[in-house]
Amino acid sequence: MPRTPATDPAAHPRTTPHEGGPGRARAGDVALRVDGLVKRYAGTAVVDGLSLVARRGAITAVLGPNGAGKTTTVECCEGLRSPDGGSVEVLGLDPLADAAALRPRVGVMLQDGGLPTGVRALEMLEHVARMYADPRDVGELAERLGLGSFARTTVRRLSGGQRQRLALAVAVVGRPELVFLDEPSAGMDPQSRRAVWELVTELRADGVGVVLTTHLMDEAEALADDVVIVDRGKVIAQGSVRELVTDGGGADGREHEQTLRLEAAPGLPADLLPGLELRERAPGQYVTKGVVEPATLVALTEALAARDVLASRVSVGRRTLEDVFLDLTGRNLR
Ligand SMILES: Nc1ncnc2c1ncn2[C@@H]1O[C@H](COP(=O)(O)OP(=O)(O)OP(=O)(O)O)[C@@H](O)[C@H]1O
Repeated sequence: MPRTPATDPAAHPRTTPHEGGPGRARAGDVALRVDGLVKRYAGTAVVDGLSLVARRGAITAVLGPNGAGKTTTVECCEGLRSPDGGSVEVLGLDPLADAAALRPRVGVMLQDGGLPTGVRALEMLEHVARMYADPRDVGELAERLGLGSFARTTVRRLSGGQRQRLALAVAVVGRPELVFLDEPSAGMDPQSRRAVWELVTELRADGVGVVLTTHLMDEAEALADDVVIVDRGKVIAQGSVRELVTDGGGADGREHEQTLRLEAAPGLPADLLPGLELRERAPGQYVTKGVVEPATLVALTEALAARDVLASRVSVGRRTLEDVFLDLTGRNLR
C-alpha cells in the first residue's frame, strides 16, 4: 500500500555505508521534516495539515495538480512564508529563526526564477558563486546547463526556459546540502530538460537532498526516490514510484503493475472480468485494478462478445502516477 501521510519514510531510510566520522551527515538522513503544516490565505487553508520527510542523497518529488499547495509548502520550507500551524525543520533547523545559518547550506530555485532582472546571466552566476566558500566551477556549470548562448543577456531578456536554467545554476553553485527546485524543467525544450535531470541525478549521487515540486508525472517517475502526492493542501499518498503504481499487490501478494484500458459502451459492470475490478473513469472509459495476465484479454473479449459489445480500444500498459492520482481523487492530475 502507498504510505499514509502519518507514515514516516525516514523510519526506513535507504542508507549507504557510513562514510564520515561522528556527526557527519549520511545519505538517507532526514534533510527536511514537515509536520502538520498549515498555511491560510484569507482564512482558507491552502496547505492543510501537510506532513512529509525528505532524505539526504534522495530526490523527493512533491507532485500535485495546479493549486494543490506545493509552492506554498516549499516556500514555508525556504523561510519565505511563515506557517499558520505545524512545524518545518530544514537540516534540523528552523527556516525562519535560523535563516542566516541555513542560507549557505540550502539552494533554492523559485518557480519564476526569482532573479534580479537587470543583471547579465553569467555575471549573476559568478556573483552568487563568490558568496560561497567553496563554489562549484562556474564555467563547468554554465556549460552543463547551456548558459553560454545567453551568458551576456540580461535576465529580463531571457526566455522562460533560459531563466529556469540560470535559476538552477544559481541554486546549486554553492554546493548546498539540500535544494528546493520548484517546477525545475517547466517550459524547457527536451535537451535542456535532459541536462536538468542529469544534474539533479548527480546531486543525489553527491548526497544532496533534492526536493522538487512538479505537476509532471513523467518527471516524478523519472527522477524521484520518494513521491509525495499532494491534493488540496493535503498529502493523499506517498511512497516510491514503484510502491505507488503497484498498489502494494493483491491478496495473493502479486503486484498490480499493469493495467488494462478499455474503451467501449458505458455502463459495463465492475465484475465483468473474473478476479479483476473494472473501473469506469469516464463514460465508456475503463481501467482495471488487479493482476493482468495473457488470459485476461481472452476473458475480456469473451465477456464483451457475450454482451454484443464492440470495444473501440483495448490496451495493456504500465500503471502510472497519473493512474494513481485518478484512482485516489477521481480527477486527472492536469
Ligand atoms: N499570496 C497568496 N495569496 C492568496 N492566495 C495564494 C497566495 N499564494 C498562493 N495562493 C493560492 O494558494 C493555492 C495554492 O497555491 P500554490 O502555488 O501553493 O499551488 P501549487 O500546487 O504550487 O500550484 P502550481 O502547480 O500551479 O504552482 C492556490 O489556490 C493559490 O491561488
